[in-house]
Amino acid sequence: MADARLIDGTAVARDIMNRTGEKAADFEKRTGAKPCLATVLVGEDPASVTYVRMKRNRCAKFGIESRHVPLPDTITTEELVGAITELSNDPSVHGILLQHPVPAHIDERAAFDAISAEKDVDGVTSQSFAAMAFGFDGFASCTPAGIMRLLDAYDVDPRGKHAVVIGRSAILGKPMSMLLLARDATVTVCHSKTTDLPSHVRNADIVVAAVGKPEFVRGEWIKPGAVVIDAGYNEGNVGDVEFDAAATRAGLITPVPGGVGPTTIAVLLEQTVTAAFRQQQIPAEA
Ligand SMILES: Nc1nc2c(c(=O)[nH]1)N[C@@H](CN(C=O)c1ccc(C(=O)N[C@@H](CCC(=O)O)C(=O)O)cc1)CN2
Repeated sequence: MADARLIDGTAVARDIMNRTGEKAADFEKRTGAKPCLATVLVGEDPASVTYVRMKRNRCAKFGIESRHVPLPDTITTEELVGAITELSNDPSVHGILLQHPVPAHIDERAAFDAISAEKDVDGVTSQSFAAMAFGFDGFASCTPAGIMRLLDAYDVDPRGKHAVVIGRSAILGKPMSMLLLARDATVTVCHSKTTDLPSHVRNADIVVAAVGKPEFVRGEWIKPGAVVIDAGYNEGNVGDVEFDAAATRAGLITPVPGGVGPTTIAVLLEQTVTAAFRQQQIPAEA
């Protein structure tokens, strides 16, 4: 089997961002204000600080205001819910991002669910998850939605394919399985208690690795010609897939960096601008 074709997430994200930048400029022309994303960061975890900085830099580049809300890691769940509720009630804020993970003593679900549905541009609330599962209108979780954009950009139609999602987190594995199911894939969700993971992966036409363990998915497990999506962000920009070995068997594969990451941020900004138009009740032009 020849080496896999690389999925260029940076190029897909650039297209999304260019269109989003035009829409943000249009919003500003019509309303006199930029679309605004509030970024809430609890504590100073270095990776989270970097991701929030990346998101804010991208906002600045494409005409979106970002309002940063740094909070100490001693904050209580009640105080965090209070701060997010304030942002939910502030008409000058169109989208809210709470950077994950929050410190262990905080009830992250309660904090996510304090984000009002119309400002949940990161797609993390229970309401957004239900909308995703039932196919109602709502904002999708950014990483899974970005992965669907990658599949579409490379003409990968999930219909009838066997997709194996490795990981069942609330912001990645679970919503990913919902989006693939909505596009008629047959979905298997694997996790830490799955017995014989390699046999599941060996049967997969599409593999989405979202485990958070460097090079956990071995290249030899990959079915020849499969589409391999690596959604892992591990220290040192290493993904969850053993890339070199997987690339000798896969048909298409995402690199780390330059695969899933850039589309995660592009979808976040796109949804922020969509939220701004909806809150002002202005129909956004295509
Ligand atoms: N509230 C959320 N928290 C987290 C999310 C999320 O979608 N919402 N996802 C991850 C981390 N993440 C965004 O927050 C993220 C990580 C990495 C990238 C990215 O573009 N990485 C680049 C490489 C970066 C570099 O050069 O250092 C790449 O892959 O090309 C984007 C977003 C956890 N938390």
